[in-house]
Amino acid sequence: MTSTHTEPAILIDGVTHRFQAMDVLLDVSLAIPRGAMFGLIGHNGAGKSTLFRLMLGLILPTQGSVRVLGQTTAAAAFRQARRRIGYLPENFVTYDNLRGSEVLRLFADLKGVPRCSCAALLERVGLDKAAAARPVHTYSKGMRQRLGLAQALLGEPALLFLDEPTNGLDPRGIADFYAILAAAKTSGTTIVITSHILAEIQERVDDLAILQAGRVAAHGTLPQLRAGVALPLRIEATVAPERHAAMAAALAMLAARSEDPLAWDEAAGRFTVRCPAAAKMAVLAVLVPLAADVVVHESTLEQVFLGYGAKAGARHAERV
Ligand SMILES: Nc1ncnc2c1ncn2[C@@H]1O[C@H](COP(=O)(O)OP(=O)(O)OP(=O)(O)O)[C@@H](O)[C@H]1O
Repeated sequence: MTSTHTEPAILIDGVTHRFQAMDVLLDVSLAIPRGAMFGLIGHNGAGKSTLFRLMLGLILPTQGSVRVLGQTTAAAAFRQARRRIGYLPENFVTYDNLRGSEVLRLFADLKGVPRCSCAALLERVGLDKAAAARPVHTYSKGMRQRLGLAQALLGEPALLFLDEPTNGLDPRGIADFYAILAAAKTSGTTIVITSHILAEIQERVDDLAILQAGRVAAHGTLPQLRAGVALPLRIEATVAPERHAAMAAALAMLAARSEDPLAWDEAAGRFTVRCPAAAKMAVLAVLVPLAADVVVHESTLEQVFLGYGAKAGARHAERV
């Protein structure tokens, strides 16, 4: 059954997936809005690739439903919707003896996309004419990934799935990769990406889901995920020597009247304060008048991810 264009790009409802009596995904529900860059993160074996395969319609859920671009993946007609989807698998394997340009033309034929779009696409991913004319077995890891991205972008897909696409790329390659994705997003493409390099995706995705042992442990924007684990903030203030005593006294006074736990230390003219996020403004009000500089360090996605892991561990310990 198809539906209106107001439906999210992807709607996963109560999905459980079982491989040989093992529940690999358990009651997963997610909505991914059209035009979003969505990050799916989780430990090894959490079920990310399985969820990708379900969203691509390559496998069907044991229970629940997956709707993509307004259509259930279980419908025969989903084969048509697949033409509007690009996919870069975790390990992009192709015919190494063919030239880059030949590989892309082959994928264009398979996808029913005109071959004439290939040259511009190779340029767009940073493979120039000389590179495109070389056999793929002479390519670096970065060039292979660029070719993989080019095949995923064939036909200007409405939806792009990228499974750990920047593994093994150097910083320049990673920046180029995300610049191409940002351009695709600007033209309306919905992007779903997995990565173990959390620092890399934390500034780039709109929304995230954390998968843990097949379940959605958390889902939302990075600030929403941060709120769910309540990690302390770290605030650093550079303070001139003649103001050290005043700063220490002001912090002691704040700690005495605050209900929030507040800890600080001082070394080489720098005060480091640790406090709950809710106390941020009260701490800044004390630091700013006395400091030469103040830097607020929000918890990183990696710390948030590990925080949810610790929460799950604590729940598990409570049950046993
Ligand atoms: N075809 C299959 N048959 C049996 N078990 C499978 C199959 N595919 C995946 N699994 C199992 O499902 C679980 C989830 O695997 P999946 O590849 O989805 O995890 P992942 O989150 O993508 O892991 P990684 O980060 O290591 O790529 C693992 O325990 C895996 O062994």
